[in-house]
Amino acid sequence: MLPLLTAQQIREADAYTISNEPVSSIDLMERASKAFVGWFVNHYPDRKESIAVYCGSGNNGGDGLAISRMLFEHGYTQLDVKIASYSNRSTADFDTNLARLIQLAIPITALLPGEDLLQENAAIIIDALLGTGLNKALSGDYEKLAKFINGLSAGKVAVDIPTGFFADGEMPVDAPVIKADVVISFQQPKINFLLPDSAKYVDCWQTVNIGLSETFTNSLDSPYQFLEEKDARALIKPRHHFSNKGTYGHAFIIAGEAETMGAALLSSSACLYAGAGLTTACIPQAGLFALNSSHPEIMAVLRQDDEQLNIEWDKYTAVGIGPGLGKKAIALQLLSDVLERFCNPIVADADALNLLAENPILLKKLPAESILTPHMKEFDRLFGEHNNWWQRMQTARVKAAELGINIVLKNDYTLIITPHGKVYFNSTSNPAMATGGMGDVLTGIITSLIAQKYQPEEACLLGVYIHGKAGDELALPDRAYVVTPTQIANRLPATMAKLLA
Ligand SMILES: NC(=O)C1=CN([C@@H]2O[C@H](COP(=O)(O)OP(=O)(O)OC[C@H]3O[C@@H](n4cnc5c(N)ncnc54)[C@H](OP(=O)(O)O)[C@@H]3O)[C@@H](O)[C@H]2O)[C@H](O)CC1
Ligand SMILES: [K+]
Repeated sequence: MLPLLTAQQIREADAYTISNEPVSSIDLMERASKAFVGWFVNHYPDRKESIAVYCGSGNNGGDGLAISRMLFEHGYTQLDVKIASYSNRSTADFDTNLARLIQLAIPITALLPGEDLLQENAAIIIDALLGTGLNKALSGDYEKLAKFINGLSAGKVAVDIPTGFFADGEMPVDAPVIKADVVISFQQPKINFLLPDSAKYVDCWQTVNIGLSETFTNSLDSPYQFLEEKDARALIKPRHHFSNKGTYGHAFIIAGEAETMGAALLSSSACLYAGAGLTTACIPQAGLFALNSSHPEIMAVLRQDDEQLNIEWDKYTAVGIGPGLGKKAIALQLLSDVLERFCNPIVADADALNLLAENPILLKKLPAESILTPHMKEFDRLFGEHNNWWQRMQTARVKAAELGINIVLKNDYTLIITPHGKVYFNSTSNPAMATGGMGDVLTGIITSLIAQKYQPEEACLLGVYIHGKAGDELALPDRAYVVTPTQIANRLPATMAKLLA
């Protein structure tokens, strides 16, 4: 896992790397700036491109000065450096890079407090004003400058973090932030890049490695971790000869009403394709033909609305409940039965979550390590409204620990929150997957993995990863505009096999 650090921890990592590598801070800045320029020259190769570099007087600004010098040395001829001289303080590394820059024939203009901002005609703006040293929302001259830059049609590339954007913690609503087309961030994404509140400020981000000490960053045991391919490869279990359907468990998917059989088919088929040895779907009588004609491999337990079901719970190694289930009495009865009679962790999604929200007493009956898979609205119905995602994430951590459960909070970078305080951000999935039914598929996958004896946390991590990875494999090569949940489910065997290759 890639540990995700707060701004404070990044400063600590800087200091540790400087003293232990060792490397001087000016050389670490040189390394960071060089990494940025390495990306920049590949994406903006035209040396005649007009570029304005806006620099603060801290180390983010120091980066900007070093970047300007390096671009000049790479043959960029239309450079223009603007220094926001709004503070009488500057860092030593900023001063060193300013002394180096003034040796070169690059125009340098000081932006003075209260001064009107001149016309800016550059095609590209490099934002090196403020970085992770931001300690409050922009105001005064900086706010004016940010709004001026946002009003320009130029392309905008932010150094490390868009000026005015908080690396972590609650973003003040409507904080003035320079909206970057791309952010080149040092070492790893900032935590807030991965939460939806960043969407209006950060179109896309890339990271460049600057060699911060991994010994140190790992030693921080950050609660926030980025789930990547190598982690999924470490989790997935190879299949061996002489294994049989019994080896891979028996999953029970309780889903669907007559008019929402699609959710039952999507969740149970995903369970099948993710490798459960046996899959049984608990569906309304009316859905049997649809099930048999689409997936003869999936067995059925049929529900009649007015009939008490006698389910042999011991037959099953995993239960997933909720997709398309509705909230009628029979659904609540089934949920109560599961909580009474099934001792292993369950997966609760969709209508099961809504029923839990309406009957919170049932939350305490969830078997340990059970998994809730809410999207934002389902989460807030369960645990209350939130003003922003940072707050929502902290509530999820508290509730997961309090209830001893895992919470899969679905989003672009789906969050997996464990009862032990960890928050894993998933690195796969893409906007082509924004289609109804994706949650049903995810429920089926996670239930399937639990049936196959993955630990609940592992099932969440691997399940969320392969769900998004299948979507990436389907969408990205041909830049498909949309991929469907059915395509995702069908893709799973190949996606999982590739992780073992
Ligand atoms: N390991 C790394 O990632 C490296 C990152 N580098 C770069 O360093 C910056 C962080 O630099 P830092 O000097 O800590 O801070 P900034 O440049 O972001 O900010 C400078 C000072 O600005 C003041 N400040 C803070 N908030 C505001 C605000 N809202 N309005 C005005 N001014 C503000 C604050 O000073 P005070 O005196 O006001 O407290 C900041 O200190 C990082 O982003 C990278 O770009 C290194 O180059 C290499 C390693
Ligand atoms: K910046």
